[in-house]
Amino acid sequence: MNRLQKLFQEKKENILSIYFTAGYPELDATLRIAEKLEAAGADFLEIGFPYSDPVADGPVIQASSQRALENGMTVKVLFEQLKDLRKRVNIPILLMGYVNPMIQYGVKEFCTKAREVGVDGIIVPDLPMYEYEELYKNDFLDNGLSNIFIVTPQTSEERIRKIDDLSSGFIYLLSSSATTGSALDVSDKITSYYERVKSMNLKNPLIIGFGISDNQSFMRASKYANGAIVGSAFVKTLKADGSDYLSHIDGFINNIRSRNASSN
Ligand SMILES: O=P(O)(O)OC[C@@H](O)[C@@H](O)c1c[nH]c2ccccc12
Repeated sequence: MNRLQKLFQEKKENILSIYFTAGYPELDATLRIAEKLEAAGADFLEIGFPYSDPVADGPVIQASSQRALENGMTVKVLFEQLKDLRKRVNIPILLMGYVNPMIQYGVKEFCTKAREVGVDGIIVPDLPMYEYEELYKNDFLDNGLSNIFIVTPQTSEERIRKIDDLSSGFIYLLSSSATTGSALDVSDKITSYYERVKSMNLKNPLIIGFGISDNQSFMRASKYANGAIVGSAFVKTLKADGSDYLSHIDGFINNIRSRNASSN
């Protein structure tokens, strides 16, 4: 069992995951941000490896990706940084990115390396399900990695069942079909989509993402799922503008959890 599966066994609600882009705002920020997030109370992390054409991402994450590339971040550099990961961070870690850089690195090598450094799962939004099944499934499974699939309001029930069969971590429920960082959709249509998926009694836990930015949206998502992922709102707080970007992390997490800093 990997750390992610263990987390979901132990914790069933209000699970908070934070996404950030590796190499942003500074090349060597990755582990420092991860440590801070763990200390502040994040339950698991999603670390993005940058790519020049991040089609599912909105302006904030796109800009962070661009900057990370300019800073010199690559898959190779990231794995080098993650060598010390498990000396410093205990919570589950997912890598998130597009299939192209993975193929360039070699998917098998990517998965082997991910396990070596202590990664628990991977999210690849543009990897088609049949390609995963036909080509890469064993690379993931042999290395104990959870492949995280994404469900949108348009995904059919049949496909959701198939995804549930193939998943061994959680299912990522997108709160909309837009890009990352858009405003949270709170329409009845979205609510009934969450309820529809919830009532399917899937074996995998559900985590909602896209547009979660504060305590209100986090609590709302947590009503329909086991927890939520926050990306753009967090990335926005990280700026290498002379101020210490690490110092904003506690406050950000406390705000999402709606605790005051002293009750940490
Ligand atoms: O940025 P938002 O709206 O908080 O959404 C989460 C998101 O950032 C993270 O999970 C993510 C970043 N890039 C993605 C691409 C596809 C799916 C998910 C993601």
